[in-house]
Order: sequence, then C-alpha cells, then structure tokens
Amino acid sequence: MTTEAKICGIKTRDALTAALDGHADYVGFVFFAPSPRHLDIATARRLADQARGKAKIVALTVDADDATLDEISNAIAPDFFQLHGHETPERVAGVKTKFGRKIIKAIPVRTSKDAARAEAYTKVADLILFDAKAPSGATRPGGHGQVFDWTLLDAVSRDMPFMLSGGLTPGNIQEAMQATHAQAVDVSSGVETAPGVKDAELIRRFLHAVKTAKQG
Ligand SMILES: O=C(O)c1ccccc1NCC(=O)[C@H](O)[C@H](O)COP(=O)(O)O
Repeated sequence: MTTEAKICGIKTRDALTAALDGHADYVGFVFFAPSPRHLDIATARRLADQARGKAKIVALTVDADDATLDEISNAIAPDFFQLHGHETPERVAGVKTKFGRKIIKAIPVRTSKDAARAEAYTKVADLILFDAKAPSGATRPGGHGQVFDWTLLDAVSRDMPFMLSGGLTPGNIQEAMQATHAQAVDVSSGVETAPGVKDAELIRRFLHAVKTAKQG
C-alpha cells in the first residue's frame, strides 16, 4: 500500500505547481474567512482548473451552510468537501447526498475519547481525517501545526480508512507514517514559512519523504 499525500491551504499557482510536480494525491483549498489560507471563489476556480485531473480537489469548510457549499460546488467542482467544523453525522450524510461530493470529516483529537468519535462517521464519510484539537481561544479549528499523541489512534479500527494531520513536517512524516499506518497524510503549516505562505522546496521535501518512505 502506498500512502497518499495531501497538501492543504494552497493559495498560489507556484505552491500548486510544486504540489502537482511532487505528485500530491490531494490538494486542499480553504474556505474559511478567519484563516490566513482563505481563498476567494475566483482564485479558487483558477487553481482548481490547474489541478483538475492531476490531483483530487478538496474544498475545506467549517460549519458551512448549504448556500456556501452550493457556491463552492458550482465554482470549483471539488472531488471532496472536507468538513472541519462541528458537523454531525446527519449533516455529513446530508451534504454528501445533496452535493454529490465525497466527504472527508475532520475529527479533532486530544484524548482517546476524541479519537473514538470517528466511529460515528465511518458510514457517512468517505475518509476520516484525524487532526490535533485547536488550542483554546484559537480563531480557526485547524492549521496550527500542532502534533497530537499518535498512540491515541491505536484503538481505532484498522479497517477505517483515515488521513493523518496535525503538525506534520518533512522531518517527522516518516515517523508518523510508521507509527499510525495512516492511508493518507495531510500537511499545511509544515510546508510554510509563515501562516498561509507555502514554500515550494518544503512541499517538494514533504512529498518526496512520503513517496519514498518504507511501508509497513
Ligand atoms: O488551515 C487553516 O487555516 C484551517 C482553517 C480552518 C479549518 C482547518 C484548517 N486547516 C486544516 C488543515 O489544513 C489540515 O487539514 C490539517 O489540519 C493540517 O494542519 P497543519 O497542522 O497546519 O499541518
């Protein structure tokens, strides 16, 4: 099994080119106004057109209403919605049916109880994304470059396809893959020089580390 890689929070052509050249399997665009990675619809459409057919396009939203999802869906035709808020299993199922897009559901983790919450989503989401729980007082629920305790995933079913995120970097990604056996890995801050500023060389190094890691 080869591990898939996602580069999240892409805002520029250069960053997207680095991700596509490095054979990223997924590219993520953030639609959440308080984020330094937030994209307007016109920019997202241009980037999605560049990515289409080369990587799976992921639109990240946080507790978005149907009108917002509809606008994003029509503008960029994402392969996946990444739901990164407090969406219930019922809401996830509703979004999947209404918009006909696959779903990545983010599960914020600080304790084993948090990780166990994923079970409720396995039938409605196509992929679970385990991410570090945001620090208290944070203005966004992800993208803080924080690692969580990967051993908390040990109790999670091996049959559950999941993506690992939270503080991954070119330096720790191989250890993370060995520790968790994640089917896919996701990075944002770890390939940036400042919040929202992607670095092509860090993207290249991250993807190279994923693609050349020894599996097992
Ligand atoms: O990136 C953001 O600004 C963001 C805003 C709102 C919700 C989620 C957000 N990011 C999530 C991600 O980019 C990834 O899915 C993941 O959490 C990786 O983050 P990082 O720890 O920065 O690598």
